Amino acid sequence: MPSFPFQIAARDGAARTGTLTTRRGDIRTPAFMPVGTAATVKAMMPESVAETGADILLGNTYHLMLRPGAERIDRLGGLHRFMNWDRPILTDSGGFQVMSLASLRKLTEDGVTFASHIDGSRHHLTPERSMEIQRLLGSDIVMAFDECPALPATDDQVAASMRLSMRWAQRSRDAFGDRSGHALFGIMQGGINRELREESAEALRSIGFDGYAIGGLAVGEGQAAMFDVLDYAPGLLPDDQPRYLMGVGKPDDIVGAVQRGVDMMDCVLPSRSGRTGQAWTARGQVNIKNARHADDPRPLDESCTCPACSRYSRAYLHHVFRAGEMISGMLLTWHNLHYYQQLMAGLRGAIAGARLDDFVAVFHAEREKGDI
Ligand SMILES: O=c1[nH]cnc2cc3nc(NCCN4CCOCC4)[nH]c3cc12
Ligand SMILES: [Zn+2]
Repeated sequence: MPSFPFQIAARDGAARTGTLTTRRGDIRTPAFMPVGTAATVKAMMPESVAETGADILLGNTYHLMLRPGAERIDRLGGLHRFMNWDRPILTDSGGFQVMSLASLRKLTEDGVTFASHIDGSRHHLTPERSMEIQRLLGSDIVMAFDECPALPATDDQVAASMRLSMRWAQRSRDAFGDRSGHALFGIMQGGINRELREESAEALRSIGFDGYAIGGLAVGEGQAAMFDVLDYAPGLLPDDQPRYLMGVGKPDDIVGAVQRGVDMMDCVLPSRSGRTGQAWTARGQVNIKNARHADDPRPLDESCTCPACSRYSRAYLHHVFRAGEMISGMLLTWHNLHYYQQLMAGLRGAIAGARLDDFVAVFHAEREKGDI
């Protein structure tokens, strides 16, 4: 019996919709995971995150190990209790954030040493320590410790990095042990090189995981190159297990990834852009700080039922952003997360109804209409 039964209910082309069952609740797929970096989805109460329809959220090992510390969270009852979120949590393994946030980094076969971006303190992260941190946090889905090569990178550099990540995947598997009720996902690497992606998938399958992530993308390669990889990479992974595309993305990235067989995604975009006044709607992006909204009594999105759209005008949202009021980020983050979850629900329904092509056609046609 797998740690986490994954039941695929329907398929439409390469796309699938189903349910990933965990001891903390079911995850409807395709699923979008809001990012709760420092034990909070910024500007949101956890109850509000749940109200947007999120079944699972993501926590960052890198940030939580630095502050408040994994042992401290463990002493306080684990991350779910600490942040008042009783549904599933997936934690990433820290390597990606070390390379993108920390300084004075040193990468060896054993792991990475780095200086904290918060206070400069020195830290050492290995597959074994990452597994221990994620266990202390109590996360339901643990990510293997990997290395995501920065672009631009030669094929040789990508190959060497991928093979290191595969050795780390084995060490992650060995250190994770047999923790029933908790899942360990492996992470495929290999850049945009098909042979390397095939080698990575083969290595991960022989180690054996509860789910498989596609890493090494959304690192600046662009949507076309990402879709080229997604045209074949999901199919290299076990068909009956979840496929998680890391760090993606804009709404049209998500639609294209789901069409190509991805089941789970995460991205800071809806929350981060919500705090800067960028709203995502069915008709595209609206920058609420633009002067044209100053006297507009209409809701941000007439078709949206979120609190921002059902209780406030564009003029109000414009005002509170211009005034730098806290409610501005709260309302637009709520709207964006609500919109993302509505998009996921629409995709799930379209796949279940064998009408994904129509859904995607309407999705793109709406965005062409403009006039938002
Ligand atoms: O190979 C990976 N391994 C482990 N974690 C990852 C996280 C990742 N996150 C992105 N992209 C995030 C792109 N964001 C888009 C929005 O603005 C911030 C960056 N790509 C990623 C790749 C990996
Ligand atoms: Zn809304």
